[in-house]
Amino acid sequence: MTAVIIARQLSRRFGHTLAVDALTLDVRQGEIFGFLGHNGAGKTTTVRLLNGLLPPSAGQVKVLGLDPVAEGPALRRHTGVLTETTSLDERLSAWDNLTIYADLYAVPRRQVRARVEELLATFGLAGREHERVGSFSKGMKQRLALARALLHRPELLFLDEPAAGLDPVATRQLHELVLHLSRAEGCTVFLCTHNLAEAQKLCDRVAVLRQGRLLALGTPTELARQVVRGQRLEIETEAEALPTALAVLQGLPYVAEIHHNGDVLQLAGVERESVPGLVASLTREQVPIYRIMYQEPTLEDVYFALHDEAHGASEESP
Ligand SMILES: Nc1ncnc2c1ncn2[C@@H]1O[C@H](COP(=O)(O)OP(=O)(O)OP(=O)(O)O)[C@@H](O)[C@H]1O
Repeated sequence: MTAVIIARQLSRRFGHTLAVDALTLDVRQGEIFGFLGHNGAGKTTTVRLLNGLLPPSAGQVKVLGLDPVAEGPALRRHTGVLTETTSLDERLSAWDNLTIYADLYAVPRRQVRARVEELLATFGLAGREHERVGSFSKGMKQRLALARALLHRPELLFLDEPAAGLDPVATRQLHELVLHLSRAEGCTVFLCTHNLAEAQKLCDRVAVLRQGRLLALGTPTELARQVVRGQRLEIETEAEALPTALAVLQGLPYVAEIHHNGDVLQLAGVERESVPGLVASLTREQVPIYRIMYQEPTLEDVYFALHDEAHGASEESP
């Protein structure tokens, strides 16, 4: 698959702060790529580097085959950006905010009206286009800013906390739209978010950043398997088989904890690879199994495990 973003050892320093530290990653065409990290991890700086709004201190980067700094204006004709601050002109109407940008993005004149009307309808702002943006709610402003970022049908969309300030209904609509852009229109989405459930739901792959450095990169499932060891397993058997089941499980060295609630056994610390052997041991002793559920770690488990690991490592280093 084609890489839309190729960054190699990309760094950016502000005085003594290394905001982005030797970042190496590829983002593939059409994927939703999550960029996660605490406040100050370097997410916004990375977006600015990738969009040519900031020159790197070191390293190489190509976005859509272009050098973001040397070919910034050409690149930005193909990218859309929704930043944390929507930077809309609050004195102007929604219509004017969009049409002014249509000019800047060189949307052909005869297409502007139809495109603006289409976006206003998509974002639930039809009928409000002549009101001043200053009178809009936070969610309406966020939707308008997103509409503006999409005016010129960008191939690559940078979203910085897009759901900030949106209510649950608007958040769900936004998620559906992001999925539609990626799946139906082939738009690549680079999504900076603190919302781990959002990232888990939307992202094909995620990168986790800490103090400018990449801690991990992969699909949420890959990361869960690499980073979080031993999760919860629930097994439903029957009451008469419980003593045998407990005896079998207590004899397995890889089961860290056993609880039971009625005829449901709850095990902790079991690694995924051990599950088939565990099931075989129970069935060998005629323990009936009616239901078995292995709870995959969530992206939230991964995120905190990575940060705990990195925190431990930085405390150990002199
Ligand atoms: N223009 C600047 N001048 C000086 N330092 C900066 C500048 N921009 C960012 N930094 C510093 O670089 C580091 C990374 O900031 P950045 O805004 O990229 O983080 P972030 O991950 O986007 O944070 P947040 O989630 O809070 O938006 C921080 O220490 C920040 O103070």
